[in-house]
Amino acid sequence: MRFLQGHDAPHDLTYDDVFVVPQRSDVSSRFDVDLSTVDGSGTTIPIVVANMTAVAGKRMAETVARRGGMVILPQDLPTTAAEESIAFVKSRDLVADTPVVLRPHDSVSDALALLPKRAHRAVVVVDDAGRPVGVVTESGCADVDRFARLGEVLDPKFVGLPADTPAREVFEALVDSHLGVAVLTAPDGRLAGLLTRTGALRTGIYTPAVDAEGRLRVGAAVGINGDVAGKAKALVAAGADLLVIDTAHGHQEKMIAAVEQVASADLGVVLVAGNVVSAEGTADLIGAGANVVKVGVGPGAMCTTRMMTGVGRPQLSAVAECAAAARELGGHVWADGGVRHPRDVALALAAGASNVMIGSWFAGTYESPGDLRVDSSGQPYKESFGMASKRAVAARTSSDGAFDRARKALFEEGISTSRIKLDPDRPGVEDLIDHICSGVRSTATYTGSRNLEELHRNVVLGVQSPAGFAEGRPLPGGW
Ligand SMILES: NC(=O)C1=CN([C@@H]2O[C@H](COP(=O)(O)OP(=O)(O)OC[C@H]3O[C@@H](n4cnc5c(N)ncnc54)[C@H](OP(=O)(O)O)[C@@H]3O)[C@@H](O)[C@H]2O)C=CC1
Ligand SMILES: Nc1nc2c(ncn2[C@@H]2O[C@H](COP(=O)(O)O)[C@@H](O)[C@H]2O)c(=O)[nH]1
Ligand SMILES: [K+]
Repeated sequence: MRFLQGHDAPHDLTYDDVFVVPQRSDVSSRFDVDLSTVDGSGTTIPIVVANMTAVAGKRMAETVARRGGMVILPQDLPTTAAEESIAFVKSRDLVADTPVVLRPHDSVSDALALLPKRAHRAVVVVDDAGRPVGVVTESGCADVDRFARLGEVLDPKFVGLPADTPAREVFEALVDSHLGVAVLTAPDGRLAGLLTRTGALRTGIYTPAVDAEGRLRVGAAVGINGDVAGKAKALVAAGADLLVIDTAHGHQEKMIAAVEQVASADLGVVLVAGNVVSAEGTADLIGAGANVVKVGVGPGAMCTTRMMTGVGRPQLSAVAECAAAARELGGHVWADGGVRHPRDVALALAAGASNVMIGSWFAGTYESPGDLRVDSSGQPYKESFGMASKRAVAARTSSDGAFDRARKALFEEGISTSRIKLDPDRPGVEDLIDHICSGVRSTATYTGSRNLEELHRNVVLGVQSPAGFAEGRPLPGGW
């Protein structure tokens, strides 16, 4: 990445401050762009989901890994819960989505409670032997009593196909039948999974992020307090493919010691550590044994650090400086926080990040762990909160004594409640992934880049005024 002549800013920059200059390109299709990363994380698209309790659960992990990204399970998850989540992700199919399953004697209200948990928004009703007997959708529940049994409301005319049916055939069968989901079955007739039309389409576009045994990948975070190496070992033993050692101020002695301990345990997984925003911080963490350094202090949507402390750094400059330092040492960086548009992901990659971490944006999806709520205007939303908020600190310190809990609650650097709306056009995390990847693929072709390394090398940036940024915004309502 370089700046247009005369565009070197005298101050640090963030994503909104810059634009990408288009260049002569010989990349003729956006599908010719390879979005896989070279940082050892195994992602085939450069998207990592932040280790935030309101964002990163097992449904998110399964869904994102199937499209080639990776979820980092939060450090506040008890080790046994993390082990269960990892086992769940590892047992998921690489193509079919996990169905929501109920029995004929379950009620309509049971189905309505579970429908928003998955973007496919269907419940499969199975018999005693686990064979599908019908599908229930929201429209099927519209005018019926909530206590009615699913056996009475299910639609028995569903598209049922063997689990090994090629995705294109599944797509065509759904188009022919005008139905949204195909029910996939194992050779013994038992339910094996679900595939939507877009799911079938995505199967041909994305490559799942898988481990050496061909199972979906998932990462896990640890903090810097307590037995860090012990927890790291337990998570890797449970199957975590990557570890993130995460704290607000990553450039501190306790962090460096934690990274050294985990690195010396030689667990055989990529080690990510952060957060920092300087070349010195990056070099110290790589020196301690980190393979990847997580960059970003204060850009996060739930984060109040800059307002509380004045500490932080505009994210584009932070990523560019840390990425340059990491490259000199054979390491990598992840850009963490502040991503609100596909362009932000493209710019972080241009600045040299090997993956981009997204939290709050993905909180507003069916796959995030919280319950779907509807506000007074009928808008669906999910609740999110920061990991340094009073709410998160209270949960993290619940086993401490009252005095210690009160002491820790004094330091609050995050929002405790925020409503993240579901985008009506992109309510599922895969819709957002499609949106981001299409933007990044397009940035690559505009700059003549076939992969992320070329994107980083080729991008020429200019610095723009707030009016320049505003000009780029669409105006769906006119002006
Ligand atoms: N990227 C960002 O901008 C930020 C991210 N976060 C996220 O919040 C979560 C919780 O992180 P964290 O608050 O570090 O909690 P941790 O539980 O990881 O503990 C942090 C440890 O570092 C010590 N510490 C010293 N100085 C600081 C400081 N300025 N800020 C925070 N801790 C400090 C704390 O001691 P003591 O409590 O005694 O001071 C404590 O022992 C993480 O997921 C982190 O990524 C939080 C803030 C900023
Ligand atoms: N200062 C704080 N930073 C936080 C908190 N919770 C999370 N984070 C950071 O934000 C990113 C995600 O950014 P987003 O814009 O995509 O939401 C996350 O990875 C953390 O680094 C917090 O309470 N305070
Ligand atoms: K912020």
